[in-house]
Amino acid sequence: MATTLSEAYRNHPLNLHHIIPLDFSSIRTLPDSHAWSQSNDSDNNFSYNESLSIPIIDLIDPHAMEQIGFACEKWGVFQLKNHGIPLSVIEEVEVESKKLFSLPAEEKLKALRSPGGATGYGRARISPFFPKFMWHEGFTFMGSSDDAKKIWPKDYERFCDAMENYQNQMKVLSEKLTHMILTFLGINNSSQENKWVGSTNHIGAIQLNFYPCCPEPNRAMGLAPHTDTSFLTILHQTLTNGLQIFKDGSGWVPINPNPNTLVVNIGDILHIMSNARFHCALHRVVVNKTKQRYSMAYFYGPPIDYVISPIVINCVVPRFHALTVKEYISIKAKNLGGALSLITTT
Ligand SMILES: C=C1C[C@]23C[C@@]1(O)CC[C@H]2[C@@]12CCC[C@@](C)(C(=O)O1)[C@H]2[C@@H]3C(=O)O
Ligand SMILES: O=C(O)CCC(=O)C(=O)O
Ligand SMILES: [Fe+2]
Repeated sequence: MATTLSEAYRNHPLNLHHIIPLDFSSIRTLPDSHAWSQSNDSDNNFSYNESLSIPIIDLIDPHAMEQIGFACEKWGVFQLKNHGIPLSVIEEVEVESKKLFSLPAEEKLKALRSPGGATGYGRARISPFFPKFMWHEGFTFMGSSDDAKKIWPKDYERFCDAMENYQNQMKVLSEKLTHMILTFLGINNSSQENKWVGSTNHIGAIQLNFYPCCPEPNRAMGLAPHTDTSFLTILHQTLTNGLQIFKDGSGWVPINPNPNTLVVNIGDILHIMSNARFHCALHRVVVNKTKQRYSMAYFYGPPIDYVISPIVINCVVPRFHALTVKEYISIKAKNLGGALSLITTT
């Protein structure tokens, strides 16, 4: 890959040396540094209603493409079954992730992400936009064994093999979904918008997330509200609830784990390319008093020098200015949720 994600982050260093408390498991009362002023308790009284359930789509259904397209328009997120990822690949990455996060803090900090870097252990990139810390630890993997070697100099292979297998499987699934989505949007497989799909010149990153048990979950935040920057994100979550997406008029809607089902959500890049026809779902994670939670996200998208522009036909007015992935990452690094409105044409 000639141009990498690290290159895009280099100009937006992030001070990571604030993972407080360093050992979540020993904390009995919520430290002020992690106490969010607004309790998320009141948002949690969501009452189930059929029209507010996130669609579950069967990838081998002959109508899967239309169902995916409609889910992207209405929700920006869907659950996927019969996705073809072997259970053993998912289980391995879960085992290795649990092994990583259960290490003492000083071991994990050996792989602390550097301020301008893209991979390694640390807090979420969105952290500086919020006044309080999140009840969360993360680890980003992008194909290299360097970070794992810092933690396990002689014994890194099992971890890296699990990540690589997961990444390879997720890439294939992402390509399949991308072809379906672009076809739904009326783009043919050989057109310019499709060139990066299936090539080695793409961005593919794994983010391992860990949400320890929290003494006061209603005053804490696992992962603050955000949209993903990706074209699409595929997420495996363990069996603890916590993920929620924001739906106008309804508030925070849970996406509770379903066995053998992955969560797919639309990121900013596809939102722009679809000329805002597809929703990019604002989502967050709430934490739990007695259950730990893990999730493994795969972010997929075009390379950083790719020009993102709305795909419009006939006289439809593009709602966003064209810009490279790198330029968008740079705008988002400074403005987070305000990034999309800064590139609108009106
Ligand atoms: C490819 C990526 C997407 C991500 C930034 C990253 O380089 C790796 C971490 C990803 C993550 C995970 C938690 C939420 C998020 C907004 C963040 O702070 O780090 C996403 C980033 C993103 O979508 O921009
Ligand atoms: O943990 C989750 O369920 C969501 C994680 C997430 O939103 C992310 O990694 O971007
Ligand atoms: Fe996310």
